[in-house]
Amino acid sequence: MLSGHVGTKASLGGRADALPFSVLEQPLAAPACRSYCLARLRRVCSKLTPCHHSLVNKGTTVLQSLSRASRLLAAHNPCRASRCYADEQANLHSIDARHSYACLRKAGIDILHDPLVNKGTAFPQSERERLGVRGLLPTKVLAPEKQISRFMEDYLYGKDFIDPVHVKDGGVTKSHVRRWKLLQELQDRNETLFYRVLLDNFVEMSHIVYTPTVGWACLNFHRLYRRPRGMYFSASDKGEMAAMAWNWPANQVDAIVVTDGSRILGLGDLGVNGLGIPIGKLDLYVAAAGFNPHRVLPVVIDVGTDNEQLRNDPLYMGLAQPRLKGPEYFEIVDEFVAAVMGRWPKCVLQFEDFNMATAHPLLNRYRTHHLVFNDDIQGTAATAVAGLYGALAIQGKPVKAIRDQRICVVGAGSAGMGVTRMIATGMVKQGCTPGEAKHNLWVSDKDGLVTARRDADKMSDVVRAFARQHEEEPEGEKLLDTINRVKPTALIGLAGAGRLFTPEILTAMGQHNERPIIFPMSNPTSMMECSAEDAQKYTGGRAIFASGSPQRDVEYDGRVIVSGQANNMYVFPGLAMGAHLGQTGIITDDMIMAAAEALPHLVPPEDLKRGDVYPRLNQIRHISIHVALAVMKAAAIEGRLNNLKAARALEAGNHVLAEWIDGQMYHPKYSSLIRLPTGVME
Ligand SMILES: NC(=O)C1=CN([C@@H]2O[C@H](COP(=O)(O)OP(=O)(O)OC[C@H]3O[C@@H](n4cnc5c(N)ncnc54)[C@H](O)[C@@H]3O)[C@@H](O)[C@H]2O)C=CC1
Ligand SMILES: CC(=O)C(=O)O
Ligand SMILES: [Mg+2]
Repeated sequence: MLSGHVGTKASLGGRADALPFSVLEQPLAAPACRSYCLARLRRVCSKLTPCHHSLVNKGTTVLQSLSRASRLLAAHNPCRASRCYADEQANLHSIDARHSYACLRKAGIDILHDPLVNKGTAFPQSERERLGVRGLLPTKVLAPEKQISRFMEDYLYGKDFIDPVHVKDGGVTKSHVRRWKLLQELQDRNETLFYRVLLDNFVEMSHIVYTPTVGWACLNFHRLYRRPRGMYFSASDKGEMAAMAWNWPANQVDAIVVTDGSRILGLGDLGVNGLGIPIGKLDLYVAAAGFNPHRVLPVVIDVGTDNEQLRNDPLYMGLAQPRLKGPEYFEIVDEFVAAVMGRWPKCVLQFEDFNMATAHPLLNRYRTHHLVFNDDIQGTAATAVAGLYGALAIQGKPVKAIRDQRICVVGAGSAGMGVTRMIATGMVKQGCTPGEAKHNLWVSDKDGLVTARRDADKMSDVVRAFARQHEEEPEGEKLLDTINRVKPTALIGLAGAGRLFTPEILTAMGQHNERPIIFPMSNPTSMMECSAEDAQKYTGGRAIFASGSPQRDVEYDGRVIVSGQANNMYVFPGLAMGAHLGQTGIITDDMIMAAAEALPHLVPPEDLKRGDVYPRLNQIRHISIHVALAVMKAAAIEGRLNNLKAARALEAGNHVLAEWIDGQMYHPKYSSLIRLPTGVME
């Protein structure tokens, strides 16, 4: 017991007046550690029910209240007590990736069929002996490097890596499809090797496991389905979800990505086929941010689908009913969240590809209580803002020049409005008033420019906040007219409706700006607002360009102009890692803004000269560490850095924290396998 720090009312979020920190177990003097104390106290207090608050208010000591709260929480969270039982039941392995060993209860052929521990032909003789796989594999032991080159030979199949394809080609070629299947098969048999090749070839393979190819995989998921991966929680599981969560074989889950399949990339409602997206996102969690593949869980919530073609397809594997809406829908999602947070209270929950009717309401429902974020709203926003800062740097302008930009955002859905809000926040941070920030932003949707004169039932509150107010601004104005009238410096596309940035629009952007900023961010390639080639062609090679799906660099007038990739993959892996390692309790706007502000620092001057607004993707681990670090620092300032080890590392300096983060990451290499005899506890 110990330190004498006393928290202020403000620092405790006004929840508990001047609580003595002596209730915490350790004397912690340094600011980061103090932030840790504050964070813990706040976190525990946030779990108290109104009845507990009244106990605190009535003068019951905080210590008593906290311990009572923790006993109550423990009663609701039986994970720890049941852990050994579950291990026994599931015949599981636990893997210590950092110390490179794994404990197994299985043996023989079961090991070869378990992709989490299988090494295939790389099992050394000693392990073949002790794990009972001798004779089940060809005699020769292959070194991992040999396994990789064998796989890559097949993967490349006599060709070089494929270029990002042109938007006119529709985005996905037969080569993409073949490679997607090869990678899937590898993941299903040997995850270590899968992540090793993915990390080593991240730039090329992210086109395959992620956009654009993952879009094709989702469209065809019901035909491609072979093996179980992830979990399905459906409307018919109502009342059972807490128990179902225990069917997942891992006792520790650090990250869940969940979709309800209602808006998959720009491909619309794909129902349970949407599970391909959480799978692809989590592949990036592991490769890009070092999440442990044994502790990530892709999920689809099946509440039906409004995609009639899919519903009527005999191969469709979800509930063949129209989507649930309203209170019934929210009850299902509430139950799912309670189920997974009940079993894994420390996990980060990422909402992905929910349609605009539910994305914002769901985020607002959980964001103040749980470690959740919506990637399309928040990850995309941070990515777009980082790209704008990069574009300003290319023009030799400082960050504060954001407040002078005039920006058109096309698409007023979850992504478009997330981006609009965060740009406004960035402008305000750089000295604008909120009114001035709104004045610099024009939002259009499928009905044209959004103004205050639009019918109230045709826009949500989030959109209304950015509706144009001036009488002379025509409601529903066409994009080209808006561009010629307001002469925006930047044009951002998040409509998922294909080539809205026509040659006329691109030409106008080129006429109004020396360096027009053009970000067609919709996915997959077939839904992008324009190609890199067209952006450069119609602006005379002056566009600062970045797109949601990859595009090849453009040769124009003897120069090579980089085509950046404005995709939230720059943000969500590092953001989730920072929140998970810091155990920040919730994910705040300041943490997301910190991620956005961190990225431009990683673009070297020579890349800015080539027109690149983002860091190089072959540095993805470094990028994610940098983002995670920024997120944890922002969390510490807000008193939310709950992990003492992280707080201490931060206290010692940025480089120590960066090294510590790196040390927590999973590195895809084979671990020694230890078979636990019956009766031995892990
Ligand atoms: N690059 C990235 O990191 C990200 C890209 N996206 C992409 O953004 C797109 C939209 O995503 P959400 O906002 O979640 O979808 P959403 O369904 O919530 O919103 C779509 C918006 O686009 C508007 N729209 C549709 N047709 C239009 C047209 N012809 N002209 C102008 N506006 C039109 C709709 O009115 C709506 O406001 C998708 O293609 C998605 O893949 C989303 C998240 C991240
Ligand atoms: C990248 C992404 O999250 C999307 O297109 O929805
Ligand atoms: Mg998405």
